Amino acid sequence: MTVTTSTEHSADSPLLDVVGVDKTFVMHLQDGVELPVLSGLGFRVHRGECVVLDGTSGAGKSSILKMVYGNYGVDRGRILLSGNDGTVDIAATDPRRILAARRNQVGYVSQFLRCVPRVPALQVVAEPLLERGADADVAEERAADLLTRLSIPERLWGLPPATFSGGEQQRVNIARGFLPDLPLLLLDEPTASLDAHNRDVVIDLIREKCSRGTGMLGIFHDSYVRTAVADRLIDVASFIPRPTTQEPNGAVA
Ligand SMILES: Nc1ncnc2c1ncn2[C@@H]1O[C@H](COP(=O)(O)OP(=O)(O)OP(=O)(O)O)[C@@H](O)[C@H]1O
Repeated sequence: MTVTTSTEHSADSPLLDVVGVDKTFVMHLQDGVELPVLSGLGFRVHRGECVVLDGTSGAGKSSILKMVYGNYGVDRGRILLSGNDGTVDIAATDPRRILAARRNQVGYVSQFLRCVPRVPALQVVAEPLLERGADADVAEERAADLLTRLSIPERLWGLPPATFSGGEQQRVNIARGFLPDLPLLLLDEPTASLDAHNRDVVIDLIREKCSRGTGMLGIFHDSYVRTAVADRLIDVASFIPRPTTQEPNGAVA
């Protein structure tokens, strides 16, 4: 287990430091075909900044978020997450420490809502606060505030989100992801199914969270949203591995 209880962490230290990461997918059901996706990936995210992963479809943007969240392993390199608990290398630690990091250091708003069936929307949103020990009244009140802000009508709060529209589910997902205050938040296309009004609400939520010190790492295909929130772009295409060529004498260039 690689956990550094850092005494060097300060307000200027990055919340996320990705160093020299390579990633190749191996298709075990396809005769072990290898698909190199990223090579030498490196970037940082600091407190209060919104960093956007930029690049064409298939460049590896979602894979980067999944590596930072500990869903995907890496072949080489380090993914250092820092916070009050010290610094942990997500690329080299064990599942128990990854779960602890998800509780205290990093949140993830995926593109699609995944939640336990038959749980009402208000509970789905309040759950991350309840899991962290908040009173039920406080958690539900904050969940209700966020659902109101995201224009989810109160008549839906007591219903499970499984039958909600795509945009409604996405807004429940955003509310759930934005409720706890974690140092780093990963956003995978959080505005993809939203109308213009709700898209603007999400832009405001992102800015407000950043102004309170949260670091964001996100993917936004919508250039309006990207321009509105991005402090910095990472050009993921510059980390696509270059194909190796075989010389006539058998040497690999
Ligand atoms: N679990 C996986 N197994 C095998 N290959 C994968 C896996 N996940 C991603 N890939 C491959 O890695 C490459 C990058 O995928 P990824 O989803 O990270 O791209 P992206 O930049 O997020 O694309 P998009 O903008 O279209 O969502 C793709 O070629 C994809 O097929």
